[in-house]
Amino acid sequence: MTVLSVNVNKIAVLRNSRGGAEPDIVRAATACLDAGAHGITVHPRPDARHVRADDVDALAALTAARGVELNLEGNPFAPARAGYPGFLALCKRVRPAQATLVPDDDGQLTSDHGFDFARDAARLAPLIAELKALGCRVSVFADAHGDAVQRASVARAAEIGADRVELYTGPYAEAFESGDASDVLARFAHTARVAQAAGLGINAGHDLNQHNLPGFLRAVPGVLEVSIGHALVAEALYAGLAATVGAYRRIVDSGQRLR
Ligand SMILES: CC(=O)[C@@H](O)[C@H](O)COP(=O)(O)O
Ligand SMILES: NCC(=O)COP(=O)(O)O
Repeated sequence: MTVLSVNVNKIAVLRNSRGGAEPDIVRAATACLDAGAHGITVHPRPDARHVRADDVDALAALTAARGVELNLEGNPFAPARAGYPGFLALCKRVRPAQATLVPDDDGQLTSDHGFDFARDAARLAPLIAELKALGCRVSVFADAHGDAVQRASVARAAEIGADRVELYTGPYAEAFESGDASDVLARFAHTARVAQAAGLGINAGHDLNQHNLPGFLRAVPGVLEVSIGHALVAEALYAGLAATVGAYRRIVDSGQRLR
């Protein structure tokens, strides 16, 4: 079974653009869970442009109360700064059911690559051990679209103690948009098999949407979790705008009748 974890980063982006409390991230996450989402994902960045540390606390309380997974994503090597205690410190504070390690740099617009396991394995291993001692399942962000050597390197994630890999699906989404994703999908399916043979579970995420997700799940067997945020929030706007504009029309129309 594939579970759906909704990434609510973009709700926070909208809220932060005005500096107030709306849209309320806990209310939005609650609506996602009420609608059937299996869990909530957030990826706080050191510059606090998305969710902030206090949002992580609030969402940890919500997910604990609802008995669902909080998937906390972040770069474990990014230093702490004012307002951001660092990824490990946040994990110690809220003990997410799943910690997903992502190698995104500070200035990056969004996540755009997985770990280079040949280079990063030695420094990831003690962090993974620490997170597992906290009780977190540990997933590491991994590329799946490269050459055979790169695809085989995903097995290193098992050697350093990870439970799962999250396959970075951005390149698949891009290929899907260009009209022919078959080669890229074959690479993802191969990487997933290598990872599964090494004992790793498969998560997937980045730029998945209602159009490209069905083909991905058909081609890549045994995906345990997808985390989806950007497109899902955009689609929710399209789905909700008609009802909301209708509600406002009823208000302004009834106001006119009273005059
Ligand atoms: C690891 C990953 O792919 C997501 O966490 C993604 O980065 C979320 O999107 P934003 O960076 O736009 O919040
Ligand atoms: N791990 C991927 C994620 O949480 C959401 O990515 P996106 O759907 O916002 O691109």
